[in-house]
Amino acid sequence: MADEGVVAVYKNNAITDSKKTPFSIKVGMAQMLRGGAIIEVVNTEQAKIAESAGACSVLISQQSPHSNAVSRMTEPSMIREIKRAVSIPVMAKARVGHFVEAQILEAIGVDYIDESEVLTIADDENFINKHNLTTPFICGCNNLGQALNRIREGAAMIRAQGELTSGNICKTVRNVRSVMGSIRLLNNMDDDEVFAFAKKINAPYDLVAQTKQMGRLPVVHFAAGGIVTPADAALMMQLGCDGVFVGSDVFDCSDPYMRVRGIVQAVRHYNDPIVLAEASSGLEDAMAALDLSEERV
Ligand SMILES: O=C(CO)[C@H](O)[C@H](O)COP(=O)(O)O
Repeated sequence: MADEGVVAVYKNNAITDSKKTPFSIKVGMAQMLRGGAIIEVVNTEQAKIAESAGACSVLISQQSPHSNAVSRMTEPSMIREIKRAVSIPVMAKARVGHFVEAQILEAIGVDYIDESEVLTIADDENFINKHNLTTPFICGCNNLGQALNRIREGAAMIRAQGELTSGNICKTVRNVRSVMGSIRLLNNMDDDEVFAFAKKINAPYDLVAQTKQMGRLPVVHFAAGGIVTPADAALMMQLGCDGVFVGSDVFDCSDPYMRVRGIVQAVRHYNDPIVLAEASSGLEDAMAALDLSEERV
């Protein structure tokens, strides 16, 4: 399943963390999640359901007591408890720029760290220098420039992030299309035009050139935000993503196992409308009432 091309490019490019895990290894670890659904969970019970329904990983999230409270890294004992309960990889979130939260998550032994703009931002100028840690990082983006800047800082996986907890995928589609559209533009460019394009999107030239050479982002590229049905998941895959993140609202229904299972099947068989019809059947529970006027930041 691993795309050897991606790892090989990194070996040749010598982008390594000299004292830590080589970047190529982190990129390879993220590759193992390709073609999968990562399910956000807030407790052990949800993590077990996600695992039994075929999720490739769980992303631990904290239920905030107030909607406008500062949201931080999940409390370590909850992370340890979930790690003991499941055998699939466990991800946890650190605040943007909060490298100490990342150090703590690494000490606990999480498999991947999500530097999450979904939490309250800790440093509004600097992202974590992810090369200083051994654990592979995931970062969000809205466009190609942001994606390549995060990769330069050491992100081994990119998540095109849309709107949160709304069940509305419009912003996610927009951001995925923005990344894919820029890559298509780049593919059609003359090599001489790449310098000006890199400047225009404010991204490192070498990574822009590498993206052109590979015809895709140089790391695994997932979609996140508002993905709640098998059809949503298959849409992201047909748009070119390598997998999806699904929020914990997926558990707000009478049969969360069936819903997660349907999404997992849809990610695996995204080009097969017969399987997609089967995966979508029997999920009659509407998700929690949606208020499109309320956008969580
Ligand atoms: O925090 C996340 C990724 O870092 C969420 O898992 C992801 O954005 C899912 O969002 P939603 O709740 O809209 O499905």
